Amino acid sequence: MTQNLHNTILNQVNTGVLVINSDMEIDYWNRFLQVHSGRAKEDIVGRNLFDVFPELPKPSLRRKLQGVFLLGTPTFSSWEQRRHLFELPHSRPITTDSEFMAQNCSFLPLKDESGQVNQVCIIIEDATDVCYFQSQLNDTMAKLEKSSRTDGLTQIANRRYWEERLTIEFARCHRHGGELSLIMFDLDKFKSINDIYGHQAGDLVLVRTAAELTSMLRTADLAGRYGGEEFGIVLPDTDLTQAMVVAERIREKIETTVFEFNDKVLPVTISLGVTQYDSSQKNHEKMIAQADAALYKAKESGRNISIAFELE
Ligand SMILES: Nc1nc2c(ncn2[C@@H]2O[C@H](COP(=O)(O)OP(=O)(O)OP(=O)(O)O)[C@@H](O)[C@H]2O)c(=O)[nH]1
Repeated sequence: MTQNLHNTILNQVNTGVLVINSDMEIDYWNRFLQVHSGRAKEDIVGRNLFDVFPELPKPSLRRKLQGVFLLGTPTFSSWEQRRHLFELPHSRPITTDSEFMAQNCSFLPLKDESGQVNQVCIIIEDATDVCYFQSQLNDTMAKLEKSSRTDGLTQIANRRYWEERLTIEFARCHRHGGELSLIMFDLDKFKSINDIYGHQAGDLVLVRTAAELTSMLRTADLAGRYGGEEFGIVLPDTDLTQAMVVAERIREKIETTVFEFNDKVLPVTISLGVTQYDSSQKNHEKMIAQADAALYKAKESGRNISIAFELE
């Protein structure tokens, strides 16, 4: 009666139940496992666990099981440590990144009357849903994190994130020394582009400029949209001479790029101000102010030019 009751329950639960003996032979295999593996208990019971499941991580699992036999204490393997132990297909209709069921496995010692552990019960819980939702959540968090750093129009760093990075680079130079340069640039007569060709044309120029810029920089450099039509570039490990070379390269690239909108070629140039880190600067804002002052000079000098900041 009791045995029947146990069997009924074990075959009804929505969990895999498998019992092995100290020779690693399978003594019990419940209905959940039959359904999910497509293998009847007649084909499984009496066979060695590692022969039936060659995919199991033999050395580590053997050690785990031997520990349960010897110490008589339960142990656990979660899907977060190892996504699955047994290659059992899952029944989730939505595709996940694995064809196998994610699992939480518990290893429970089964003792005889003398208190000797002669079997271990392995309980396999299907954690595919939790695992799936967790990975969805991680993806969403990563997207949110990226969008909080990105300018919606140009898809480069937004001002907050860009300035944060400049602050970090500035602090690094302050502490450890080294080179750091900053380029600030602004589109020339951008108001006229908006006024003559429309706001959409203006937006296209901003997007294209950001894309050209990104393609020209090293991975360590960081371009960001500082304001409406003003951009900044942080150049770590770069002195003023090198930064001026970069600035001129960008200026020439924008000057020679054909910006087309509704079959019309838009006149696009930029003016740039460049400065480098020196220990007399109090903070990163001083660097921005210096690069801005040089940019202002570039505008005054007729635009489409790069100017390096000089102390008066
Ligand atoms: N299309 C578009 N225009 C913008 C955006 N942000 C700022 N602007 C425009 O950029 C223009 C900036 O104009 P000004 O500051 O007068 O400068 P400018 O015409 O570029 O002249 P200079 O800088 O002196 O060469 C303004 O007309 C703003 O409306 C944007 O996201 N999209």
